Amino acid sequence: MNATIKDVAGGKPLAAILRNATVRFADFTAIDRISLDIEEGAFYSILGPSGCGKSTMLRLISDLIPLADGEVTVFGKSTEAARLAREFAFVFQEATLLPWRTAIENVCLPLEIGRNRGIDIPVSDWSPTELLELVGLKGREKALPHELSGGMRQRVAIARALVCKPKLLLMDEPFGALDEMTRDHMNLELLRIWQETGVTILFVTHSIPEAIFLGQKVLMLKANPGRVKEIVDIDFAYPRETSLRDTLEFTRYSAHLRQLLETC
Ligand SMILES: Nc1ncnc2c1ncn2[C@@H]1O[C@H](COP(=O)(O)OP(=O)(O)OP(=O)(O)O)[C@@H](O)[C@H]1O
Repeated sequence: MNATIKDVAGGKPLAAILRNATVRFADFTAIDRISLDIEEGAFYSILGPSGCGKSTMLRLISDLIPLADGEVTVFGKSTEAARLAREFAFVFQEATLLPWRTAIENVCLPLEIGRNRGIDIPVSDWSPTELLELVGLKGREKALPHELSGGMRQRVAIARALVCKPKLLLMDEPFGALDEMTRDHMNLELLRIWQETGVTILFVTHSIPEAIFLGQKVLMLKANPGRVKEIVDIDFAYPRETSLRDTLEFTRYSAHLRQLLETC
């Protein structure tokens, strides 16, 4: 697939394109012929039963696992070329910070690695200090990971993910280990960061309310093998307030997605 396929979907540039993308582990098909256009700047939540291939899809896009069949491009490039160009960054459930480095030193790590390897990597328009401010950690630059709460550590991980100016953020249950209040707060913060940076986000979650609250679209996958069951447009304007979760419309989306999940 060549770079010209980038400009499709009603003239909108695309961040990622999957065409009949298939992933196999030995003779087990984890993802089966998934086709998808992810518009640049979009926020997709990804839901589905355990084992349906949510993480596999993110790992495929991020070049961590190979494609068995089909095609995947990221900003018009192969996944390998996109990885080398630092087009995307990954945020995992665990913040995976280096415990002996301060918050700011953890944020700077990808830049240092690039420099040490002599790689010319993109650098965010925000300085590492500004990125920590963006994620709400102004004044905590010198804190060590053990001095920060779980939510704060995850904020550092998000700042670190943004330091190489990725155009795509792949987030695999990033708030799954947080308590409900912190998670709600992080949801608001993430939407703010998304709007301020314009980054495209693919966000895997097990939480239906979280998926609805965050996403412009919810991608529901089904299992055995992993396929797209439905893409649900979430027609709420941004910025979104926490009180949105109490509305009738929110409950309707919730009921629809729950029903889809039960029949996956
Ligand atoms: N490295 C691997 N080797 C073999 N099978 C794998 C490997 N990675 C994933 N799988 C299998 O592929 C399927 C999809 O796994 P994946 O982790 O993508 O699911 P998921 O939807 O993210 O699940 P969960 O919601 O439980 O995190 C599962 O059946 C899993 O056992």
